Amino acid sequence: MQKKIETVKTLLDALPFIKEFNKEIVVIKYGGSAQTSPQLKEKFAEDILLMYLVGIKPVIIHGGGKKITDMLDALNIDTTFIEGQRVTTKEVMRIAEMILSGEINKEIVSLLNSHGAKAIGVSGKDAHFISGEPKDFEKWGLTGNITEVKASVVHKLIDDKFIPVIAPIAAGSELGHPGYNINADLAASQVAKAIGANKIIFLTDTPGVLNKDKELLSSLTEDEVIALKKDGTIHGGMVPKVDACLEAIDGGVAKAHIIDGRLEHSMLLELFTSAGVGTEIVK
Ligand SMILES: Nc1ncnc2c1ncn2[C@@H]1O[C@H](COP(=O)(O)OP(=O)(O)O)[C@@H](O)[C@H]1O
Ligand SMILES: CC(=O)N[C@@H](CCC(=O)OP(=O)(O)O)C(=O)O
Repeated sequence: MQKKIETVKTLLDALPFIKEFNKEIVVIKYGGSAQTSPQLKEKFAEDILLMYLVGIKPVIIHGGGKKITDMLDALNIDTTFIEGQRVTTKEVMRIAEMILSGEINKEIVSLLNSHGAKAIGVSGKDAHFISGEPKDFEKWGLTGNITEVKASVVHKLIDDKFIPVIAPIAAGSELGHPGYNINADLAASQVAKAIGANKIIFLTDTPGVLNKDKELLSSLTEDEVIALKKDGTIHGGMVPKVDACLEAIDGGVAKAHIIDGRLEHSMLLELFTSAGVGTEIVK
C-alpha cells in the first residue's frame, strides 16, 4: 500500500509541470553521442511517449555524427571538422545523407512506433521544408546554413498527432542539388524558433556544460558562454550546442537545456521535477 501511495505522490509532484508544458511544443535534439546502448534507446522512446501522452508535443531532431565518421572511416574516406562542423565534399554528403536520413532516422521512427507512438520521419528535403545555402563553400563544401524553415509542414504533422523526427539535411534551390549537411544542433534551434517551441532540450554525452575542473555549470548567461568559448573551456562539439541554445532563446524559445542523454530518463527529470538536470542557458 505504502508503495502505491508513493507512486501516486510521484504523479502528483509532476502535476504542476504537466500543466506548465501541456500543449506546448518541446524540441528534443537527440545527439549521436546519446544514441548508444539499446537500453538507453528504449528509455528515450519511453520518455518521448510519456511526454506525448500527457499532452506535450515533442519534435525530435537527431544527429549521428559518430556513425557518419565510422562509415567514412570504414570506406577510407578522410573527414575533417572546422569549428565543430564537418567539411562536406560531395562524397561525404552522400554518406551523411545515407546515415542520417536512411539509417538513424528510420531507426528512431521504428523505435517510437514500436512503443505505440505515431512517429513520422522526414528530412529538410521532404516538401523542401528546410532550405539551405553553403556556410562557406571554399572552406566547408556542402556544409550549410539554414535559410528557411516552413513551419506549416511541422505544424500540420503535430496537428495530426504525429511526432516529427527530423534528419538535419537541407534542400538546395537548384534542380538536382545534393542538399546541405547541417549541424544537428543548429538545425534543432532553427526549427525550434520557426515552429514556436516553448523549450529545447539537447541530449548529449556529458552531464551538461562543464568548467575547467569538470564541474557542472547548472546555469549560464550569454556573456558567460562567450567567455568560456574564448578561453577554450567550451570547445569542439559543445560550441554549436551553446550557440544553438543562444540562437533559440534569442528567437523566442523560453527555455534551452543541455542534459546528459546517458542518464536514464534525464528528459523526464528535466521536465517533471523542480531540481532539473544539466545546464540551462539563460538570457
Ligand atoms: N565545456 C564543456 N563541457 C562539456 N563538454 C564539452 C565541453 N567542451 C567540449 N565538450 C565536448 O562536447 C562533446 C559533446 O558534443 P558532441 O560530441 O558533438 O555531441 P552530440 O553528438 O551530442 O552533438 C562532449 O562529449 C565533450 O567532449
Ligand atoms: C555540418 C555537420 O557537422 N553536420 C553533422 C550532422 C550530424 C550531427 O550534427 O550529429 P551530432 O549531433 O551527433 O554531432 C555531421 O556531419 O556530423
